[in-house]
Amino acid sequence: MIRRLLSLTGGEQGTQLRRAVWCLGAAAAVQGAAFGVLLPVLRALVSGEPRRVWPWLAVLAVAVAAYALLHNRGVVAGRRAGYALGGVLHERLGDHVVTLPLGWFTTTRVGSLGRVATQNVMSVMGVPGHLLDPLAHAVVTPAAVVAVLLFTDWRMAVGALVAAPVVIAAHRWTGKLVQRTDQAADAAAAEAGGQVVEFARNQPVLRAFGRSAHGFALLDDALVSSRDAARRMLRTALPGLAGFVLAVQTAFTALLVLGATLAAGATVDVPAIVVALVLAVRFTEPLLSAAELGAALRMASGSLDRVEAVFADRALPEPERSAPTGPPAIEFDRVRFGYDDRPVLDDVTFTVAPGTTTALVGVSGAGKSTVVRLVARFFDVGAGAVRVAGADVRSLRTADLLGLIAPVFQDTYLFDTTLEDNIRVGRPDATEDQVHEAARLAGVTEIVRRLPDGWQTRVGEGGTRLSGGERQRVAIARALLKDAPIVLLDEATAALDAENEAAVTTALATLARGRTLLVIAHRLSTVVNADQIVVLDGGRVVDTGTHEELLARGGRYAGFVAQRENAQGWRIATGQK
Ligand SMILES: Nc1ncnc2c1ncn2[C@@H]1O[C@H](COP(=O)(O)OP(=O)(O)OP(=O)(O)O)[C@@H](O)[C@H]1O
Repeated sequence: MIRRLLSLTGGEQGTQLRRAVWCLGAAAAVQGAAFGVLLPVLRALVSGEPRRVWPWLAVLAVAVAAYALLHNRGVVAGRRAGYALGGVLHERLGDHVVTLPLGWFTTTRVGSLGRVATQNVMSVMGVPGHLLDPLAHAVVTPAAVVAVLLFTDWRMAVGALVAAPVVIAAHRWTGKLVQRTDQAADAAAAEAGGQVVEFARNQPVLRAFGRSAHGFALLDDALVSSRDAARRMLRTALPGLAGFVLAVQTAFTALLVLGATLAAGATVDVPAIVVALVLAVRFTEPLLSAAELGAALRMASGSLDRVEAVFADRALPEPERSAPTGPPAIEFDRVRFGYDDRPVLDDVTFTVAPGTTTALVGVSGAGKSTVVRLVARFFDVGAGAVRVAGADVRSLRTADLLGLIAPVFQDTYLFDTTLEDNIRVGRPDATEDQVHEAARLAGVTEIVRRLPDGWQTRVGEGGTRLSGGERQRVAIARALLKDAPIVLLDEATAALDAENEAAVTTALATLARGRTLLVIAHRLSTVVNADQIVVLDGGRVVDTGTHEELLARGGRYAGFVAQRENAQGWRIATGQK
């Protein structure tokens, strides 16, 4: 475990960790040795010459002082190493996560990353911070005691040595029993925790459909599984824990009996037997805490596994230098792609000419979002190639590729800061005038006028103070400010009121001017006005052309248009979509 921690840290933190290990190990050994000095102290006291006790008391005092010093330094170094480890792990997680492809960031992964960065890192920090000290006492002190017993009475030392394998075997057995059920209990508890969060997050939906806590089957099931797993763990672990305590106590009793027998036979003097018995207590006491420490260590080791699993996820390979790029076209060349080996796109080929707009249409699940994600290299294709500005996306460095692209996705995330700062995300070094101009073109200025503190109004976590249409206008302003030659757009499916609809249409028209647009289109006006429409079905391109061409050919596109017209007809009649 320490070796694994050392491999994750380096330099200063590694030195602190090593110092903690050495100091606490030495402190525990000195403590064991200090008990050995008890023998000459006792012998001097019963010898009738109490003056002989002083030198030994001086030795004892030195040992106690050395213990206090080493222990203190070890504990401080351990705490420091713990905090430093937390800092290093957070920093490394941050550095690593930014290299991961965008496709890595699914809701599940982001959720578990949250657990890794908090619970798991805390648990790993606890190893040098809190576990090392009792661990050193549980392992080194009994070993030192046996060494001292060798000098006070070798027969008791042999007795303790014979007991050691029994105790170790019992410890291993308990560990295995607990480990088997521990992981299942951990996973069930994590699942239950996730479901509680899900349950809280989805209260509006659940309440709208009249579902109480008891009606939310997923949460019920997760809680029942968690409780069952915890019970199973207790049932399996209890005999092991009881067996371990029994083994330690038996070893202790055997040592007591051995000591008493030796004393009764007068083969050892009274001070030696008193010291031996004190040592027997010191031998067994820390061992008893070993079971608990074992469980804590296993938990920390599981946490470390999860931290290492994040580090094991690799960034997509990048070239040293980006290939040269040309005009901002997008090309899909016989692209095949699947998530987890499940084919999603098959033989997808189309080209978006520079400065033109291509609308992707198709039923839900046809693969439209996947196509857009492949342009931004969320994932690498299974076969074929995606080219942006004439270069295979795999031959461009991530920063260069993303520099060419401005995304306007549906789930636009707004930070809980001012509107101005949120737009500035598009180009951090933009002047105030540039930000305001982008905002004007995207129709954000109207929103600003309504807000209580104007530009300085905070938009709430995730932009909760803005409507869906308003959030999309902010996203368009960001894209305008970034001024990238290619825009990837996932049009809002959410209902837009008349004001938002008009504002978004105008903003999109501005955005499209002079740029290459690939848009997942939901609004009929966007589709009709596109230079090219690509119809996807079941992960294949089934038709390509302009609105008139496709309509003339009939087929799936005609069905799509009829369906949209119906939807919009209903919208016009009722005043909402
Ligand atoms: N991250 C993912 N992991 C696994 N499967 C995925 C993932 N994202 C999408 N899929 C699957 O890939 C297929 C295509 O999904 P995609 O989101 O590209 O379709 P879409 O046409 O954009 O659908 P919608 O209009 O509903 O967003 C679907 O079957 C979907 O379940």
